[in-house]
Amino acid sequence: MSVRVVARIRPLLKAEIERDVIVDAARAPGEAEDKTSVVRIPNPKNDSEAFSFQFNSVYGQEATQAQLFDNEVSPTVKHLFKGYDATLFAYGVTGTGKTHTMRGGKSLAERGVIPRLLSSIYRKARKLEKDSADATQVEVSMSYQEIYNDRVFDLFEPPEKRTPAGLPIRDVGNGKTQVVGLTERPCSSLKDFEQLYDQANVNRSTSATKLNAHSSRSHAILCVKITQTTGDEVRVSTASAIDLAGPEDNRRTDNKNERMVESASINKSLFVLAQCVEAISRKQARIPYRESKMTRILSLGQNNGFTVMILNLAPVRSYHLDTLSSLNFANRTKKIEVKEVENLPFYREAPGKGKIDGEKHNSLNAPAVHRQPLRPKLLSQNSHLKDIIANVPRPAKQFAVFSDKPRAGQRLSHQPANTNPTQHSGVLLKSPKRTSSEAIPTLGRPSKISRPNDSIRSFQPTAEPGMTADDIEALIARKVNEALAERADQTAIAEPTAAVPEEVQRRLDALEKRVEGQETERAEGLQYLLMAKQHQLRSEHVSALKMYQLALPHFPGNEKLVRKMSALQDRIAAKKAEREGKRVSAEGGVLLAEKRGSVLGGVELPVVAAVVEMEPRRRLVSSRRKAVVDEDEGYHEENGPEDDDGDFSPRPRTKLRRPLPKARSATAPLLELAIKHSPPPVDSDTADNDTSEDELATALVAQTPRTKHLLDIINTKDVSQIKLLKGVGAKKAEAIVNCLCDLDDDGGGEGGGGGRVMTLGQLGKLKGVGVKGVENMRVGLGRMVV
Ligand SMILES: Nc1ncnc2c1ncn2[C@@H]1O[C@H](COP(=O)(O)OP(=O)(O)OP(=O)(O)O)[C@@H](O)[C@H]1O
Repeated sequence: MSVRVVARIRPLLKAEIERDVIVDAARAPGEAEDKTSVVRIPNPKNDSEAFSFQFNSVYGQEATQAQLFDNEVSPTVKHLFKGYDATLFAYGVTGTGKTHTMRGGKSLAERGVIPRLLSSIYRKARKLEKDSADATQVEVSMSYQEIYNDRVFDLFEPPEKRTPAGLPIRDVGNGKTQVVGLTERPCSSLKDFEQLYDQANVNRSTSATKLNAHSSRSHAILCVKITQTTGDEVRVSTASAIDLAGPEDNRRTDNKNERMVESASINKSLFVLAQCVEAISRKQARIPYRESKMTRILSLGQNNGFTVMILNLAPVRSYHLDTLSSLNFANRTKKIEVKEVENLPFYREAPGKGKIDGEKHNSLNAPAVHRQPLRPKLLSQNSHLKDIIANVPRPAKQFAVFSDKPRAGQRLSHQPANTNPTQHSGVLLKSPKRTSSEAIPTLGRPSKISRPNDSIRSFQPTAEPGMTADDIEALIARKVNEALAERADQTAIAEPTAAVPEEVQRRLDALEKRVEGQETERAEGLQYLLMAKQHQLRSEHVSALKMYQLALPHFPGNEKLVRKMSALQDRIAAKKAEREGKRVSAEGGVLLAEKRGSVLGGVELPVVAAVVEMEPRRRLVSSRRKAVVDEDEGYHEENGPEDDDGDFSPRPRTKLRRPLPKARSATAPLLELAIKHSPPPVDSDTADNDTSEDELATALVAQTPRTKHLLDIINTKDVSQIKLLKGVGAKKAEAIVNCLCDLDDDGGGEGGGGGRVMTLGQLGKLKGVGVKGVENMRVGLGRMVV
């Protein structure tokens, strides 16, 4: 089944006027009176000619949220409960109504597709439970993520708690991906859902642009998992609803700075999406879905079940070219074939089988089993057709050109004669006389619609004399692609590249895969490490340990990592023992030391096992104490860059490299994180009261000689010493001392009686210092002291 594409033209906004309306919904010849499936838009170069694009349905300005949902989305609910997945996504230029369509307003009438879908799901679930006298139970859970500046964030996490690098994406085979660490929340009622959804939407990145006061700056992906359990049989299906950020023409948005960066990222990912769709519809071997996180996560090329794309359009002239480009994109999308594959139920008790299937269904990020790559309709319909294709002339674009004065009776001469009477989807506009059976939408590009010859003006006024309709269409497609490419700040690919010999392409793909594989492996591992580090800085030791565990497979045999985990484990155990000890001693005076052994035995056994596997226990024990001291060094301290590249690299390095004095070292991002997450500088006298014991311990043990030396110099508050540090100078030194004195003066928890910095993070937080400053000072000291 092909992707179902429906277009929706939004009503005029306050600032827009009727006179500027250029896009409207029209009926295809022979279409029922209450249905429209054609978008009409004038030729930008000649208003008296119109392009017509046909989709599965087209909704005009007056269409309500309820109509759109009832006709287009509601039918998918029953498929969901039969075990199929459903994917709905909104595509359109910024300000055309994607968020309005997907999320909608607060009032009942204004509610968008997503809340309506959930409402239907709950209703159906209750009915199913009731009809089965509770023999079937339905559970609903959801995850919600946004892709912002090509980084993935969990929308259930408030922005201040997010890891700046975002969540890592892991390939789980067959082109599918999983977002690691994405939370999945159960929501047992519509009320639960609304609460979670509203809260999460507050966390979504939106900003005002010239074209939209509440412009979404990210792609938002909501996954709703439905689990039906009847006895031992469990059936899982997933509905994904995606509100894409809209492509932006920054000449029109007036975007500056941050908005420009966002915009570039939005445009780039949409450009990749368009290239993927183009590649799929052109049956190209290489689909560049790995070039953006959005296309990776959408598993473009791997979708199954039902896919509905809602194409949002603005009706007015100011969007003219953008609208044409969206229409072209949608035109290609509708030719993509999606396999309807049912998610088979699995059985809880069947050993092995249940587990495997359960795992497959486990993640919302990789919900589907048996996913089949999207492919052009042609190849998936019938392999015999391959033979036919060779004889089919180059297919035409799937839109038509109408003039104001159509005359009936004649048809395009280039319309392919080869027809397939069984295929109707994507049937093109036809003249009233033509029957649907004459269309051949499955043979490569769909045929041009049949229409009166006189009505086609072949764009003569704007095109080279003698150009055929085919040439003109190619020209338009090229122009639109060029505009897109320009906007995405890319130089490439407005035209398909020249055919590469198959063998060369195969080798290129293999090479690309190899490089990507290595890069992804390593980047993923490093991301886990970063997250571990951040958790550690926040004293979230259990989470830090989990992240190290996830990192371990990426750096097999890395002793330092193992030591870190071991140290962390000790710390967790000690903390637990301490808590238990306190509690027990309060109850009956049992000694902490006696208790500790048993606690240690019970904590995080898997990690101990992993550690033991990797190095002899004896060495491990003897190294643990040292490991506690080493714990934070890897990223901030002495061997920071080497640690990043060497210790945790899949390829062990023998030589340690010193950071280049001028270049930004590899520790910079880590310092950035450290500074971002470090507590404010504290008064040493009151530190015990103000920071947790763990935090303090971390701050203290994290000091290598170089860091200690640096902090000692800073804490002297002696301008003459501080100014000698690299990149400081007298003025900055004075500012630093002033900051420290301010801490003194603040008194209480914030300072008083000796404001000091105890970590590099705190130093970086001092006014005017920053990541770069700390880095400079460190590097300078590295050369002086070590
Ligand atoms: N069908 C509609 N009925 C009424 N108002 C609409 C409709 N569609 C869009 N709007 C209004 O148009 C404006 C822009 O819509 P919206 O924010 O949904 O656009 P968008 O495509 O999501 O933009 P962006 O990509 O910038 O987030 C909003 O004020 C919205 O209320």
